[in-house]
Amino acid sequence: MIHQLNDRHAIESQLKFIDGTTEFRPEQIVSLPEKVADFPIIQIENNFAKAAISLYGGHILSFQPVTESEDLLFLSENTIIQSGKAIRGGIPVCWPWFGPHPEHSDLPSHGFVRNRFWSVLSTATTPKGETQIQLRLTDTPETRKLWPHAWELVLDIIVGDTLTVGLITRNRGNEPFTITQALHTYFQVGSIDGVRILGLDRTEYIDKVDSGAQKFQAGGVEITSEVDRIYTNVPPQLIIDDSTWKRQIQVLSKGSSSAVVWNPWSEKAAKFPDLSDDDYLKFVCVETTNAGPDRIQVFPGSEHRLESKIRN
Ligand SMILES: O=P(O)(O)OC[C@H]1O[C@H](O)[C@H](O)[C@@H](O)[C@@H]1O
Repeated sequence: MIHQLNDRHAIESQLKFIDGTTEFRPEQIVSLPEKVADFPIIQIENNFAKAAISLYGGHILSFQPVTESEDLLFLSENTIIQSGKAIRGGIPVCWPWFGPHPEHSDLPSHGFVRNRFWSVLSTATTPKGETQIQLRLTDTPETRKLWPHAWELVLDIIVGDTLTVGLITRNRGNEPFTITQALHTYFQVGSIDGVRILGLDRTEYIDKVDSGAQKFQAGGVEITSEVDRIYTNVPPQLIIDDSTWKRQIQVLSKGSSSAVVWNPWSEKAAKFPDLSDDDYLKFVCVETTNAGPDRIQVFPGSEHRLESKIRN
C-alpha cells in the first residue's frame, strides 16, 4: 500500500508516504484491522516547514515551521494508535457532531471520522513551493447506520509557513442535513501556566465544567484548572500567547463563529490512558468549531468549508 501511495502521490524531496507501523513511533501502534497491512503517514518537508499527516483519521500529527525549534502541535507520547480509537493530539477531525451525540449517548463522541482511513485525492506543489494535500472520505453502508446521510468530506491541507486546514462538507443526498464539527487542535506550549489565549475578551461562553452555565469572558483566558468551554460569536483571529517559549501562535478561522478551549487538568488527564500524568501542562486545545448554537445546515448539492490557519 505504501509503495502504491508513493508511486501515485509522492513529490520528490518534498512529500513521501511512510509506514507508521515501522517508521513512525511504531511502539504506539496497538492493532490494525486485518485487511490493512500498514498505517500510512504522509511526511512533508519543504522550504517552509515539516509536517506529518496520518491517513487514519485524516489526522495532522505534526507541524513545525523551519523558524521554530518546537512543533506547534502537541502529540501525546502515550497515544494509542489502534483501530476504532482516536489519536490523542495533533488535529483530530470531529464530524458530523461535536461532543456527545445530541440524542444517542451510545454513539461515539465527536462523530465517526477520527477512526476511519481517509483516501488521498491529490498532492501538489503550489506556485510558492508549499505542499498541498487533499484527503477524502465518503459515506458507506456502515456510516449510514450511524448517520443516515450521503456526503463527501475533503480535508484540504496546505503546508507552508502557515498550516491551512480546510474541512469541506458536501451534501450528496436529497435532503438538507445539519452538522456540528471541530478541527480539534492540540497546541504544544512550554508550560500551561505561561499561556494566555487572546481574542476572546468580552465574548460569551458555555462552561461545560459548570453544567453548561452561560458566562462572560473578561480579559485573556488563563488556565489554572480544568477548562472546557464553547465560546460563541468569536472573532476570526485568536492568539495563543506562550510566555515560557516566548512565542505567539495565531489561529485564523473561517466558516465558524465558535471556538472551544479545552484542557483536562491533572485529575482528568490521569484518567486518560493515552495521556501521561503531566501532559496537561504541555498543551491547550483551541478548536475551530461549529459547536453549541453554531450549527451548519448543508443543502443537497451544496458545501460548507470550515477553515483554520495556524502560524507563529
Ligand atoms: O477525549 P475526546 O473524545 O478526544 O474529547 C476531548 C475533549 O474534546 C472537546 O474539547 C470537548 O469539549 C471535551 O469535552 C472533550 O473532553
